[in-house]
Amino acid sequence: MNAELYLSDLESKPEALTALAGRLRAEDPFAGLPAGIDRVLFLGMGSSRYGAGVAALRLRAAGVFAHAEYSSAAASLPPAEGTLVVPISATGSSRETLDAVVAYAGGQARLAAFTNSPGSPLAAAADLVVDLHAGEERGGVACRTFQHTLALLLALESRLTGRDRDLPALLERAAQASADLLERRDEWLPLTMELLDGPHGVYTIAPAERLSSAEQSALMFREGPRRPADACESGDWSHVDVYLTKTLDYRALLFPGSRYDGQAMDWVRERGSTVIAVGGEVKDAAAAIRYVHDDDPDVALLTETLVAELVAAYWWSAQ
Ligand SMILES: O=P(O)(O)OC[C@H]1O[C@](O)(CO)[C@@H](O)[C@@H]1O
Repeated sequence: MNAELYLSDLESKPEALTALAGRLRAEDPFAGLPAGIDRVLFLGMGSSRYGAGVAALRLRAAGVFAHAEYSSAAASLPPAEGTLVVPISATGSSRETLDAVVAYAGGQARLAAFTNSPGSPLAAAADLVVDLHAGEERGGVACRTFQHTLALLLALESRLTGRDRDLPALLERAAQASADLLERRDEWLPLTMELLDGPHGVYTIAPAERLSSAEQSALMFREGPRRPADACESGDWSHVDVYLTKTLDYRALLFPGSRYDGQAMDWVRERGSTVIAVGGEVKDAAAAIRYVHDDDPDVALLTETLVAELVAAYWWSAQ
């Protein structure tokens, strides 16, 4: 893994996402999907599972049975007709995900693999391969593949729910939002790095609908600069992370949008913790990082991890 190459992977996010938008205008990655799907099982590890958790929640809210499982679970839904199994693996070679698909390959369920490596063993085991088209991540850290996984999960959602939306236009707005954060980083990054640089690690908080943002952000702080970091859901925060604020110098990135943000911020105020809001103004936050189109929750879902990814990249390269 390499910090400088990771930073250049981040810098190419807008270009790669714009190119994906163009592809989705020209071709339907799910053209080969069979009809009659009535339940969806996502499988993945690390960042490849984070996006799946959000995708499954969104599908359930639209009335489609969907679940995201750790590939490493000993067993999950039994194979059955009408089940679409979606293993997600950027490399297409994570041992746990390859093992998990064995229970489904060649059976009644259909397998649609999301991967950035169409020549991988995972792709070979699938009925349908959905190429992430994220390009090579030369830094060795999943970042563009995370963003493209979310984009293609939104495409799958449109396909399964029949929701008529202009997904390429959404991806273009997310590319603009990413470019805006990158271009204006001198305005927000130094203060953010300073405020998050505490003795007890970094915490990340997001609503259930965007929990992947908190999870991926915490992973980036661990994987690059190897700092202690953990993610928490915004409502759950008052039942979980609140216990850290009394004894630790608690410093967090908050991705706002939960109806329980205010409840958490009451504790933050009382305990003198440090919270930085990303993509919106939050009362008593130490700072707010804004970017174009940040009022659209789907743009936020696709974009907001870039804040943590850039902090992680600069901390890492300073080591
Ligand atoms: O998507 P893959 O290739 O299965 O990798 C799963 C996870 O493992 C990692 O490669 C780290 O080991 C992460 O980047 C990723 O989140």
